[in-house]
Amino acid sequence: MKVDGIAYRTIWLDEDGWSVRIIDQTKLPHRFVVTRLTSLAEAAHAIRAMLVRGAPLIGATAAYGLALALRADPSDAGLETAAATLMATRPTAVNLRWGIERVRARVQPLAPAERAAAAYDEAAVIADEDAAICRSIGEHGAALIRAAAERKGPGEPVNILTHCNAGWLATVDWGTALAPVFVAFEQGIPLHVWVDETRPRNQGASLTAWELVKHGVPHTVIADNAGGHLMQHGRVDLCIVGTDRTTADGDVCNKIGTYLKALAAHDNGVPFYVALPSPTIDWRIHDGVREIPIEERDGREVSELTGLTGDGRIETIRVTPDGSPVANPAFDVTPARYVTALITERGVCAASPGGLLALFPERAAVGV
Ligand SMILES: CSC[C@@H](O)[C@@H](O)C(=O)COP(=O)(O)O
Repeated sequence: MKVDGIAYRTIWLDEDGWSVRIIDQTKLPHRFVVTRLTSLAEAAHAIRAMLVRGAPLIGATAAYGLALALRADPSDAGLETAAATLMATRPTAVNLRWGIERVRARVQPLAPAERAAAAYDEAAVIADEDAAICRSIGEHGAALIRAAAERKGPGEPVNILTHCNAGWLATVDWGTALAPVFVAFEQGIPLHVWVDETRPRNQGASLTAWELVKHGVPHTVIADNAGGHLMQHGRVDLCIVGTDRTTADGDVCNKIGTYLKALAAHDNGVPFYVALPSPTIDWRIHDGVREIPIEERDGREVSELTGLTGDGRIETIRVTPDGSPVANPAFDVTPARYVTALITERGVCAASPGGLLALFPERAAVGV
């Protein structure tokens, strides 16, 4: 997608042919900083400290991280250490494991001298595939927005609520939940996005809002707690969110607070869609609440806030009293029963084993 007229992806190979460029998302929306990853340690840090974040981008960064690692040590031991290091960065998004396993499967049979080149190649394929998958999610999701527009008066915008950042910054390009918004906007469908601020890290207020500003998409940032009220008053036509891990039964795990939005949507008869690339499906598990590991992050993300001061400095301040303990679970699970449908690269399906298998029949052959 474009930033001030220049097309960017969130991750790409540097002109030197080996180091990896990323947009440092911890600096947005106030500074647009492109940084360089040159080692396994830097790639692992970028994922853990959330310079890159969002399930699909975590997977692509892990793939490039393995390539950087194999450039330094292509031995079997080097491969295993690198895979374990990357795997330990963040526990919830299943794309991390998927990206690592995909590169590992490609390079393991090769002689050590051939591994790094093959890993770079596989990482590039993963990145290209993700961009294509997300564009396709955009097409399928835009059809749902168009259908909602047809139910409204002429020129009346479709009001879409989203949570966290599931835009192009969370993927290699286009996004998951925001891809339908970008495609529908491109198609001239009148729309407006309610952007949940998404405490504690404010991915909505800082990243989603930034993307929408850059693309001229009408939107309004709201406090996380406002969504239910807006739904009760008919001011939300549909919700679209992303997911970090989707079970074979259609439960979805996404940024903390997603579940409460799904409950409010259910109570108010507002369709609640979840957009996902198929690598986000964990076909091995069924019950999201019991089986998905939820990342617990540093409490300072809750007790502190970072932002721009009036005189242009970026500062962090504390909002809790000294001595208050804080808890920071980073994700929650929305059971499939609250999900109206899943939007995938192959089309829209019910959030159920049958719905998913109808779109991904090859999974039935391997027993899911
Ligand atoms: C591609 S979108 C799906 C999710 O990755 C997104 O909604 C999300 O929860 C990201 O969480 P984050 O903690 O910012 O990595």
